[in-house]
Amino acid sequence: MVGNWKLNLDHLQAIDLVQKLAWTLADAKHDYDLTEVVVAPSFTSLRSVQTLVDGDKLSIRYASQDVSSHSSGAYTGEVSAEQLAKLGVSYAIIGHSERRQYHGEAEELINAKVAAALGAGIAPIVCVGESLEVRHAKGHVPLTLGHVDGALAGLTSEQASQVVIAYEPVWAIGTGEVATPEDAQEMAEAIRARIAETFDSGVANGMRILYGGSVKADNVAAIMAKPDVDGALVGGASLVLDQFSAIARFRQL
Ligand SMILES: O=C[C@H](O)COP(=O)(O)O
Repeated sequence: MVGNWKLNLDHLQAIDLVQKLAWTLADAKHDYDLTEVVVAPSFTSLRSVQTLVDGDKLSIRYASQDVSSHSSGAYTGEVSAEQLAKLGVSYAIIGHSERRQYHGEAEELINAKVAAALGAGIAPIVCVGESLEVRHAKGHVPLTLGHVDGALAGLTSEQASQVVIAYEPVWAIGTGEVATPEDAQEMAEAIRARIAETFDSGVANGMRILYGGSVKADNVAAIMAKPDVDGALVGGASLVLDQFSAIARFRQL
C-alpha cells in the first residue's frame, strides 16, 4: 500500500504523520510482511523520514515521487537515484500521470528513469493508465499496454522483476470517480499477460500490480479482492491518518 502525498506536507508534518501511522499500525499489530506500507513524501521530507524510520526502527518504507534519469552533472533541480538510495529510499514513483500531464514526460524519459532507479537499487513504481477520452473511445487497453512497453523497454527479466506497476486511470485520480473493481482487474490482468509475453511467466506472476484512483477505506477491500490487483497507490486518502491506516489494514475491514 503506497501513499503518494504529492505536493503536500512540510518535513515536520511528514514526520508527524509517519510517527502516528506507525503507532496506529503497531496498536493494530500490523503484519508488514503481509502488507507492505510505503509513503512517498516530497523530496524535502525524505531525510527527516529516514531519520525517524532508522531511529525508531520502523517497518514503514518510503518512496520518492520522481527521480532523475541522470546520475550527476549540470542538471539543475534534478535529484538522482544514487542520492535517493543514500537516503534509504526503497521505491521511486515514475511516470505519474501528473508528471506526464504537467511536465511533458513521455515513454523515452520514463524508460530512462526506470533504468536509473534500477541501477541504484531502487524499485520503480511505474504509473500507467488512460484519460477519460481514451476510455470513452475504448482505447484504454492498447494505450496502457503501450505505457508498460515503453517504460520497461530494454530491461532484462531480472530487472523487470524489481518493477511495480500502478494502473491509474487518469479520470479516477482525485475525482472521487473510482474505476470499478472489474475495471481494475481487467487492466491488471492485461498488464500481467503483457509482462508474461515480454519477459516470462515467472516475472509476470511475481510482479506487483497496484490500482490507483480515489482509493479510500470504504472501497479498498473490494478492489483488493480482485486476483490481479496486489495493492493500491493512494493519493488524497493517504494524507488522512484514519483513512490510510485503515487502507493498510484492508484485510481486517
Ligand atoms: O498517486 C496516486 C493517485 O494519483 C491517486 O490519487 P487519489 O487517490 O487522490 O485519486
